[in-house]
Formats: sequence, structure tokens, C-alpha cells
Amino acid sequence: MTAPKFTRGEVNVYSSPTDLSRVCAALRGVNRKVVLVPTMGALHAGHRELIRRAKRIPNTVVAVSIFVNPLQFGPNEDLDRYPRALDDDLRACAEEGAEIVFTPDAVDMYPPDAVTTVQPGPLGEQLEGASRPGHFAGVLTVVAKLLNLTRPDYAMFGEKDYQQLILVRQMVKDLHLSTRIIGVPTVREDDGLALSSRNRYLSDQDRKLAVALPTALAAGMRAGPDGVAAVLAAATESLAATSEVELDYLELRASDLAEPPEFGEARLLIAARVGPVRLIDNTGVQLGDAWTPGSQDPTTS
Ligand SMILES: Nc1ncnc2c1ncn2[C@@H]1O[C@H](COP(=O)(O)OP(=O)(O)OP(=O)(O)O)[C@@H](O)[C@H]1O
Ligand SMILES: CC(C)(CO)[C@@H](O)C(=O)[O-]
Ligand code: BAL
Repeated sequence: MTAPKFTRGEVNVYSSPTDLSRVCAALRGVNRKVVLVPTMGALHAGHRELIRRAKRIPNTVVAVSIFVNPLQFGPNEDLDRYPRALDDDLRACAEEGAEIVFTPDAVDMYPPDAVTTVQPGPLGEQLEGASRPGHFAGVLTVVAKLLNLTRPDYAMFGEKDYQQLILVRQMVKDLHLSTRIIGVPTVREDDGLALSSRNRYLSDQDRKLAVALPTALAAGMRAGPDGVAAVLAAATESLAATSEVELDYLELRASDLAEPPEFGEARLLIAARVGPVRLIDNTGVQLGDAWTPGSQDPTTS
């Protein structure tokens, strides 16, 4: 196959995995780098930021996948009513300059005889995985398929789904995949709420209440210099002010999520239900003083 020529502002849409794989191979053959942006569609400014950052990498072709992956939804979750907006999504991809959009059918990603999945290990059972059993096996399986189909040089993932980002990085390392995983900071509304496709399910009143999540994270972050207990106390106290928000978890972990937090960079993660909508968010927290083991002690320099 010869590599396609792209017209600025136009996206090339593929729904067949084989066609996608061939076109990416042809592009690699003419020394173009491929950047993959995996999404479930209903694109918002957070997704656009992933595409924009992908476009900043020189000599690349940006491939956005839009696939509501059934394998990562539990039996009582919102697979059927997950927002779908393909026409708007294609327009957004064209506006941001993505060259390729991949919109497969579920039967092509999971033929009836497919049995192999990618398992995430212990971290996959914690935090989001504790509330959504099997979720990360579903995510890693589809991401592995997308990485194999496109063999990208880079793939973009949002920090909004921080645990997902960590698990994808681990999978890439464990399976000796050669893609570089790029994490993109969370894009937020003016009041701090993290953009998410599921925000559109929030009623006006719940939308106002939802700001309790980033507010609690910010309170925790400000308490960072006072240590682990202070961070958790501050975030918990902040959250208590909004009794309508039903907390699922609020946890402070080391940045890799595997270790308990000690000094330096940590991650504060929250999941909560606001009305019918389950929202997640997280933030980096600097624990203790600016000095951390391994850094230069400013008092002795
Ligand atoms: N606010 C955001 N800022 C940065 N990246 C984001 C944001 N929201 C989603 N992403 C990233 O976009 C990619 C695709 O996510 P997805 O399509 O599930 O959107 P979503 O808004 O997270 O949807 P959902 O409501 O299902 O969580 C993921 O890598 C995700 O982390
Ligand atoms: C990475 C992903 C596209 C896999 O379906 C999904 O989990 C998401 O949108 O974050
Ligand atoms: N952004 C994570 C996808 C999910 O909630 O299934």
C-alpha cells in the first residue's frame, strides 16, 4: 500500500482494523511517525488538548481512535447510554488537525472466537479497579490492540484517568512495546471541575455540587507541607461541606500508585457519585518541605 496524502483539515476515517494497520505501516515506510490518541468519543476540550499536544511532535501523523470499548464496562454500568456523537467528533478531529480517525465495530475488535486479554496485576484491583471489577483488563486489552494495530511512536493519555495512565505505562514496559506514553495534564472548567464526557449527565444542580471534588483536592494539596495525615484531613473536611456528594474513595499514594506516600511527589485521588454520575479526579501533592531525599539540601549548599 502507498502512504496516503493528507489534505489539511480533512480526516481519513477507517473502521477496519486491517485497513488501519496497513495505512500506519505505509506511513512508517515513508518515515512518518504515528501518534495514537485513544478515546471513547464525545470529544471535549480535554481530548482536543491530547490532539493538540500530539500535533506539536514533529513529523507525525495523528490517529484518533473512537471506540466505546464494551470490555471495560461492568454489567451494571453505562455502556448503552454512554454518549455517542460521531459527527461532532469528526469535526473536532478535523479542526485540531488529526489526519486519521479509527472507528471500529465491536465485532471487529472482539471477534466471537477471541479469548485473550491483558491482565493489569494488583494495582488493577485497587482504587478504580475495586469499584469497577475487570475495568482495567478491558482497558489494557483494547489499548494493546490499538497499539498493535498502529505501532505508534507515541500515544497520548490524560492524567484525569491517572490510574489508567500508570497501568498503560506498566503494560508497555512489561510487554516490551516500543511506544512512548505521554501523559497530558487535566483540562478543567473555570471552577476546577475536570472535563469528562460523563459531565453532560449532570443536572444543573449536580453540576454545581460537582465542584466539591476539585475543591477537596485543592484543600488536600495546600496541606501537603504538613504531611500525609494533614492532606487527607483537609480534603475530607472540605468534602464534608457538600453532603450530597457520595464518596467512593479518597486516597493518597506515591506517584506510581504502588507505594504508600512518604516524602516528595504524591498523588491524591478521588472518586465520588454526584446524583447519578460517578466522577473521578486527582492531583499531584508535594509532601513535606521542598527538600526530598536525593535532592540537594538547601541548608548545606
Ligand atoms: N479533562 C481531561 N483532561 C485531559 N485529558 C482528558 C480529560 N478527560 C479525558 N481525558 C483523556 O482523554 C482520553 C480519552 O478519555 P475518554 O474518551 O474516556 O473521555 P472522558 O472524558 O475521560 O470520558 P469519561 O467520562 O468516560 O471518563 C483518556 O486518555 C483521558 O484520560
Ligand atoms: C483509553 C481508552 C480509550 C480505552 O478504551 C479509555 O479507557 C479512555 O477513553 O480513557
Ligand atoms: N476515561 C475512562 C473510561 C471509562 O470510564 O471507562
